[in-house]
Order: sequence, then C-alpha cells, then structure tokens
Amino acid sequence: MLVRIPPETTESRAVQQRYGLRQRPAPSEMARKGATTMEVRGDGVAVITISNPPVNALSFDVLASFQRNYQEALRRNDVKAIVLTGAEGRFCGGFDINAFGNKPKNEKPGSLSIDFLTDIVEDAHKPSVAAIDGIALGGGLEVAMVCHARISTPSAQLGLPELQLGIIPGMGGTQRLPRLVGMSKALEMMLMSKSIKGVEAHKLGLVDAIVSANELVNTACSWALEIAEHKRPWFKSLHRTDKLPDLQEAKEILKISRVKAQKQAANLQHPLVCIDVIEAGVLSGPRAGLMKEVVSGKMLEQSQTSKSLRHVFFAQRATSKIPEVTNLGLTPRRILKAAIVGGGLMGSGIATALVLNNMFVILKEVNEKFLDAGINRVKANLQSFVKRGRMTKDDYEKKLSLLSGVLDYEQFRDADVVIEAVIEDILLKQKIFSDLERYCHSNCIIATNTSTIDLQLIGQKTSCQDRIIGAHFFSPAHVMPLLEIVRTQHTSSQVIVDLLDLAKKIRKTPIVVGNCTGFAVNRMFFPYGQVAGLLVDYGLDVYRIDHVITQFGMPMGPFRLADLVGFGVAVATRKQYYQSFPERCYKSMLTDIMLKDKRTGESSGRGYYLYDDKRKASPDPDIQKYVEKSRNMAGVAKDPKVMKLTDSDIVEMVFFPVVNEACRVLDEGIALKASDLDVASIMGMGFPSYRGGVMFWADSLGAEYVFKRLEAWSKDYGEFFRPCEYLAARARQGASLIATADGAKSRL
Ligand SMILES: C[C@H](O)CC(=O)SCCNC(=O)CCNC(=O)[C@H](O)C(C)(C)COP(=O)(O)OP(=O)(O)OC[C@H]1O[C@@H](n2cnc3c(N)ncnc32)[C@H](O)[C@@H]1OP(=O)(O)O
Repeated sequence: MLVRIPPETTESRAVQQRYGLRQRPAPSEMARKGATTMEVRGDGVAVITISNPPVNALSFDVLASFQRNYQEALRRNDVKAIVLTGAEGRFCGGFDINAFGNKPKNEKPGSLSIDFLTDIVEDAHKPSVAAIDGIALGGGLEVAMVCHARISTPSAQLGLPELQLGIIPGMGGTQRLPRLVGMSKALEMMLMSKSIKGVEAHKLGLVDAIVSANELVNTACSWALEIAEHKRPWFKSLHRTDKLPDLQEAKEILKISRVKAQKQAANLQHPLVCIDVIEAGVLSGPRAGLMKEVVSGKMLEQSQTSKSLRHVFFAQRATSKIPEVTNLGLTPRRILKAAIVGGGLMGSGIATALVLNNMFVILKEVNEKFLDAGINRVKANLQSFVKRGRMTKDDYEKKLSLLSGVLDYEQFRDADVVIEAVIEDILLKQKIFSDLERYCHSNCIIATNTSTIDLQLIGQKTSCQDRIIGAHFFSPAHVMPLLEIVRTQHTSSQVIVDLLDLAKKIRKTPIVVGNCTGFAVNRMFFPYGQVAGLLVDYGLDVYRIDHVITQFGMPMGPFRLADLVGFGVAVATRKQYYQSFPERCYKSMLTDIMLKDKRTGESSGRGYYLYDDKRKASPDPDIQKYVEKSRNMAGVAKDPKVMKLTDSDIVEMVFFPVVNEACRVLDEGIALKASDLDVASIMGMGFPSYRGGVMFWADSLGAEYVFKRLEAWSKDYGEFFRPCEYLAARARQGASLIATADGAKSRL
C-alpha cells in the first residue's frame, strides 16, 4: 500500500483560520508555553508548582523551567527538601501532546529521562515529594514516581495512558510503575490505559498518603522534611524490587500479556513494544530498561499509528467547538428532565443513556403493552451492567427510579427536552411535533432521533423551528459513544449549546452537522454497504470481503454488519438514499433476494451467515445461489480483475467510496470540518481509531492517489465510483483533504 503523509500546509492552515475552524495555535506554538514557579518556605521546603492551563501539560517551556527551578533548589542552602505540585488543583496531564514531533533534533537520547530525572532528581541529596490533586497522567505520574514519596487527594486520577496515543510511557514510567504497584497491575494500567483513583493508588502503594486538597501541600512539605531528617524512608522507585515477582513468574506474566495484547489489537505494535521494554528492565536491570524505553519511545513517536491516535485525541476535543455558536458566550441551560416519545429499541436505549447519567426521564408510548415493553427494555439494558459487575443492585434501583412511563403528554409540561424516537414516518412525526408544541413549555428543546428524514419537514407544522434539532443516537444508544446533532438554518445557537452540554453529561462525543438525507454518518455509511454488494456481483466472495475488512481493523465486515442491523432496516434506509442520490447508487439485489427467502439477518438466525442459538455466526455455502441470482439480475459477469484483487485493493475499493462521500459531505457544508468526519467514522462506523478516521487515513495515502483509483474504477464499474469535485480539486492542487476549499457552501 502506498503511504504518503502530506504535512498540513500553510495554505490549509490559512484557509481554516479564515473559516474560523482553527482555534488552536500550530503545534510548535502550543508546545512552548507554561512554566513552573518556585517558592521557598520558611521551613526550608521549596515548592515547585507546574502552571500550564488547562491541564498543566509538560511543554518544553515547563520542562526547561522545571529543570532550572530544580537545580536552584538543589544548590540553595536554605532548601532542605522539595515538593512538586500543580496549579489550580491539577497536578499534571502529562507531556504536551502538541509537542510530539517537535522535539529538538539534536537532543541526546535519555537526557531528560535518565540524565535529569534519574541521575539528578531521583539521586539528589535532597528528597522530593509529589503533592497530587486532580490528575497525574502520563508524564505527570512519571515525574511523581521519580519523587521519593507521593501524597494524593482521594479522588485524584493517576495513570499512564500513553498507549492510547500510540506510544509507550516515557520518563521511566515503564520501569517505575511495575516496581511500585507490581507487574500485573502495572501491565493492566499501561496496556488498558486505565487510570486509578487516589484511594486505590494508596492501597497499591503508588501513593504514600491520602489527604484532603486543603492539607495537600502542607502534608507533602512535612513528609519531605521528615524524609530529609530520616524519620521516613527515602525510597528510590527505580531501585525497589519488593513488588517485582521472581524471574520465572515475571516471564509467565509477560507471556500472557503478549497473547492478550495481540488478541485485542492484532494490528498494533506498540503494546508489544511496551511489554518488551518492561521485560528488558526485569531481565537486564532498570537502567537498561530506561535506555530501551528511550529508544523505543522515539521510534514509536514517528509511527503512523501514533500520528493517527494523536490526531484523534485533538479531533475528539474539537467536535464541540462550533464557530459562531460556542464562541458566543452562551451558557448551557440546565436539563434535568427529559421526555422520550417512543419506547422501541432506540427510545429505550436513549432513556437508558439518560438515566445512567442521573436524569429524570418520562417515556411515552401509545398503549400499556408497548409501554411495558419499552420499560422492560430499559430494565434489561440496566441489568446488563449489573451482570457485568459494572453496577450494584442498589444503583440499578436508583437509576430505574428516575424513569416513569406515560401514555399521554400531561407530564411533558415541565420537560426541558423531548426526544422523539418513533418509526421513520413523516406524517406521524409531524403530528407528534405539533402535539409537543402544544404541551411543552415555550423553552423546551424539541429533538428528533430520525436518522434520515429532513428536519424541516418534521417541524413543518410548528412555529417553533428555532427549538427543533436532531439528536441522532446510534444503536445501542446506551453503548455507542457518538451523538450526531443535526441543526437546520432555524435552530438557535442556544439550543445547540444546550445539546452539546447534554452530550457531555451523558458522556457522548457530539458532532454538529447540517440537515440532509442521512446527515453525515449515514451518508458515509451508505457507500460502504453498496460497494460490498457491487464487489460480490463482480465475483468476490462475501466472506473474503468480511475477512479482509475485519483484518483492516473494522469490528466486522459489511455483510456481518448487515446481518446485525437486519435487512428490513437496511432496505428501508437504502430507499431514502436511492431517492436522494440516484446518480451514484449501486443497486445490488442480493439483500432483496434473501429477504424473499425469509433470510432477514441475525435476528432470524439466517442472513449472510447462519447463527446458532448462541448467536455465533458461520458462513453458509448456500449463499452462492443468491449471489448468482443477484449477478444475473444486475446483468454483470464475474470480472477477472476483481477476482484478482489483493487484500489492500479490497480495502481501498471498499473505503475510497466512503472517503468520496465524506468529501461531498464536507464540501456541501453538512460537516464543519474533516476531523469531525474522522471522529464520526470511528465512533459511528467503527473505523479503526489507530488509522485516524477516514479522512486522515485517506490523507495518509494522498488525495491524488485516492482520486486516481476512484477514477479508474468509475471507468470500469460505473458512476458509483466517480470521484467528486472536491476530491478532484484536492488531487489537482496536491492539497490534503482536510483543507476546506475556497467557496465551500455551508449549511451550518
Ligand atoms: C513522556 C510521557 O510518557 C508522554 C506523555 O505524557 S503523553 C501524555 C499523556 N497524557 C495523557 O494522555 C492525558 C491526556 N488528557 C486527558 O486524558 C484529558 O485531557 C484529561 C483527563 C487530562 C482532562 O480531561 P478534561 O477535563 O475532560 O479536559 P479535556 O477537554 O480532555 O482537555 C482540556 C484541554 O487540555 C488539552 N490537553 C489535555 N491533555 C493534554 C496534554 N497532555 N497535552 C496537551 N494538551 C492537553 C486538551 O486538548 C484540551 O484542549 P482544548 O481545550 O484546546 O480542547
């Protein structure tokens, strides 16, 4: 596969600035801010405070200033001990993620981790204590572990989440954490990027004492002085061995971890590298481990996986920044009570998501039978958390008590938001919206969970269009992390801000999009299913396609997904797409043929796969007869070129049409920025996050390459593949897909 990584151009940056999309300065500027301050107290403790809002990240400036302060504290005769803390109740969120790739080129490997932190701070003749409140993540915890003791607040969050960014813990994290909490726990925390609270950290020995935020710095100062006076042990984490297992056991733990890591993410190298680095420290000593950590860390930082995951980190945070909306200074209104119309799969899932996050919910259905079914679905959803040990029985009862079922709109009068989640029937939705306008108060937000229908049509018979908005959840709504917020040109900024806040409260990542058939996520999804049908008609095997797409990193292939969603839903939504975009559809008859034979997908036990009573899927040799019929109906023959496609060709043929549609969505102004579509593809479609999302991934291959391939396929297999003008323009200019073209329309 051709891999070219076009850097973000000055031009693309300028264009984004003009559209108000770039709210963060360039990475190199970001990495140069913040500082530490030092105050020497009367008792002889130098308190060094990291100050770099909002999370006190370790930028180059912070690190340089930290080193200066530290050297000064060691030099000064009036300083007996040192306390390290963070400003504004946050210890440190780790190394500045903007600074990766901008590190000074001629920096000696290990100068920070070994020469300074290990040889100067940890080996110093004056003790240091970390005073931890809020967060000690990544580099934050690593610096704290270099100190000779750690005092924390009970709720502080401690962890080494670097693997989430495609790198491994640096600054000695891979060596010190196993020595402080034991190898199994350290591996769990690192490989799962799992943080722990202060209380647990205390039990594990990662922190030495728990105190309230008010007492934190004073306690840390006393502790540091007591170490200096030898009233408390002067531990150097790197040299502790009491928590390490013997060599044989250590090898066994590492072996099991390798198997698990490979099973969880076969395409990822960095978890295995992390295990290798930990192993090096156990087999050859911590110093060798530190050196391997430096070398491996440098290599991983350059990897495409890390670049992709770092992009996703910022892209996720950028989705809730909407120019001319979130910068207007509007305060989100309190949403305490929500009402849901329709207790089907979506309605009950949404109700579950809301009560899980402590909101009062009224669920409305048309009769007792449907209402009972809806409430039972919510109960089953909540019970699944209890079964998995993620909720106590008490909590279950508490959450359930927030839900009440109704058959009319009486109790809607004091609802702050209503979410309509009935079947996709325009007339029914119009009637419901008229009723809602009558019953709800004049500030109530009126949202619809439609996945395809134009919002203007739904609200046509009301005079409250400024309060109408789409809240498109993905099934199962209490599990899927994405919320597509659809706005029309009438939706008020206040209502958008309210919904963004609601998304945050129920722990969903929002993307704000414009109004059209399928909005952003389903628009990208349509070509995914269609191209699979096309490839099968032209001779590719159903199960090979699914296998290749799963290997690429999708949770399942397009056919297994169609089975899961159910053919009925697929056919209904497809119709909307055919109507709106007839010029670029490939109409495979495969699903319709199978539907006629009562194969409807997983729910009926028979779809593209056969399902046993445990819902385990196995291929069905009979599928061939449906494929042949579909091929005949399409009037196409097996194509030798298609049958010879390599795995990487198949991946490109399946995903380039998705990229093409994403470009249209961006060009039409349905999505605000390419990175929103990256987040949407990851959270709504399951596109592998370590590839950065569809647009980032396509950019890594180059717009010109994507364009040329689509153009060649469109000659052989028709309009479905024709590259759109946005993509063509990017290819001509040699620009990246993330740069919004001049004159882009906006529906936002
Ligand atoms: C050498 C080392 O081994 C390498 C490292 O340390 S790599 C870094 C390891 N640290 C991490 O992975 C932590 C990443 N951050 C987080 O998980 C979360 O931001 C947090 C738990 C610290 C705070 O969460 P929350 O309060 O919800 O705020 P959140 O919106 O995520 O972040 C606030 C802002 O800080 C920024 N930020 C957070 N952590 C950052 C970091 N480590 N570097 C740079 N910026 C960071 C975010 O981008 C965001 O910026 P924005 O306001 O411009 O969008």
